[in-house]
Amino acid sequence: MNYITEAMNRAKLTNCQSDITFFQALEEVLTSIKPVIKENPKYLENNIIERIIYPNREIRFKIEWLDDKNNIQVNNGYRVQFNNALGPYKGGVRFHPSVNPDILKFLAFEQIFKNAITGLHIGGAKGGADFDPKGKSDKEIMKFCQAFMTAFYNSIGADIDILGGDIGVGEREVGYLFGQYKTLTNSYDSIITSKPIALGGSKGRASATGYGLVYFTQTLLEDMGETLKGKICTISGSGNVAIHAIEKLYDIGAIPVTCSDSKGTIHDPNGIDLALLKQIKLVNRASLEDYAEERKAATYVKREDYEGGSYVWSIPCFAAFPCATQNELGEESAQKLIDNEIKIIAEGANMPTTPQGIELFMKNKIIFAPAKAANAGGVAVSVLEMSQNNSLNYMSAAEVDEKLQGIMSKIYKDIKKTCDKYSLGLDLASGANILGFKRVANALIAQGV
Ligand SMILES: NC(=O)C1=CN([C@@H]2O[C@H](COP(=O)(O)OP(=O)(O)OC[C@H]3O[C@@H](n4cnc5c(N)ncnc54)[C@H](O)[C@@H]3O)[C@@H](O)[C@H]2O)C=CC1
Ligand SMILES: O=C(O)CCC(=O)C(=O)O
Repeated sequence: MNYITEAMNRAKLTNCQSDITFFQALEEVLTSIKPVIKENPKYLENNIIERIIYPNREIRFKIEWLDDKNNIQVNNGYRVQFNNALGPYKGGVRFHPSVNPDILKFLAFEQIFKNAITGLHIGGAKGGADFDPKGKSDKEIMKFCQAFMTAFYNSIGADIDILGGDIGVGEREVGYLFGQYKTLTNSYDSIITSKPIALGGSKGRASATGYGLVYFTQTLLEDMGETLKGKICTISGSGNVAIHAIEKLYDIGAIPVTCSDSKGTIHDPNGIDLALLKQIKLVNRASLEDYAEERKAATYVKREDYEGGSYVWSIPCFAAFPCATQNELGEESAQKLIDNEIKIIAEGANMPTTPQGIELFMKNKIIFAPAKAANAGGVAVSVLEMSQNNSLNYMSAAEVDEKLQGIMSKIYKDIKKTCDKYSLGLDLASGANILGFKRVANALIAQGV
């Protein structure tokens, strides 16, 4: 079947040749949907592949803002509104110096299928800026967020495109972004989620991605007669997703022993001190080096002092949760995890495992829970936030948590059913891609051309 090669070649001609990360995401999805295409000629007749691989709109804008010394700073801002067949565009905003059109196109593309897998009516988008929040004062963060929104607010709306959080964008930034939208439009429309509770945010949104990741993993393991209880778990990252995954792992009796940031890794063999981690990352906004100074039992390994991937993946464990960033777990790290007899990988970050890493896990029959399913709890609770904002009917934390558990369990069941239908065994990544693809493709056919 050469439609994949043809579609990839056309995409490469039309998109930018340097869209390496986007093509990686594209190839993974197109390869895994082969059985559906074979079974349903309507998808090729309706030219679904081509209609799905080009973003509807890519917006690029300039952000000018004043730093604390009154110097004028300039950053690039982007929003990729990729596909809105299933509902209004929905996806996070990332502030990180590595942000560029390729990274956002990959994230927006993944978001289409992730959002479809939740069964909720939302399309896929992602945005961000090449702004580095590190070392910026609170006032500078506020000014940058205000300038970002000012440059771009007329492209979004509560029924058009709803923003959310991602790397470098948490409650603080979302609050400033929302505040500026309100000032500019005189409306309280739900144009962004992950808002502080004081501004109509949902209880349980901050913890939803990390908690959802653990719920999904537990459901999957229980189906196989296994459990995370009492098991050593390794986690990368130390942001929103990582911290809440660690919190929920403790709740269910697992032992999370690592975390990391862009400078290095902590291994705390008796279990991560969560209160200390929260203090360092959420309050002080400091480096993990401070953790090692406080906890003498922990080992700290600087990134530059470790060769061969991240030190996190050299620690023996039952389950590994990559929760930092894309392509953080490559072939070498995957081999180390396999040599240490890992049982399951569950992706908290978006596309953290490289294609070579995934291939090794598959070959060695390691259970692999793909990001599109495993981290979908965040965006699902964002939809609960939108629904609470629109109905003015707010849920308790317990109600949100119950709904989140139900959503994660349904996602697993739907993927498992898809795997069974297409004889995919435990290839949950392909099952997830097929499930998401079919929902989007059917909506595209239903809406006409
Ligand atoms: N916040 C959310 O609700 C969701 C986030 N995600 C994904 O989860 C991942 C983490 O996002 P958040 O926790 O929200 O962001 P965050 O900004 O709260 O934390 C990011 C963490 O990753 C670390 N990090 C960044 N680059 C790194 C690198 N090159 N090496 C090692 N560590 C690095 C940072 O030090 C930080 O600890 C991202 O891939 C994001 O796209 C996925 C679904 C929802
Ligand atoms: O809640 C949102 O819209 C952001 C979620 C997100 O960006 C993601 O799922 O990667």
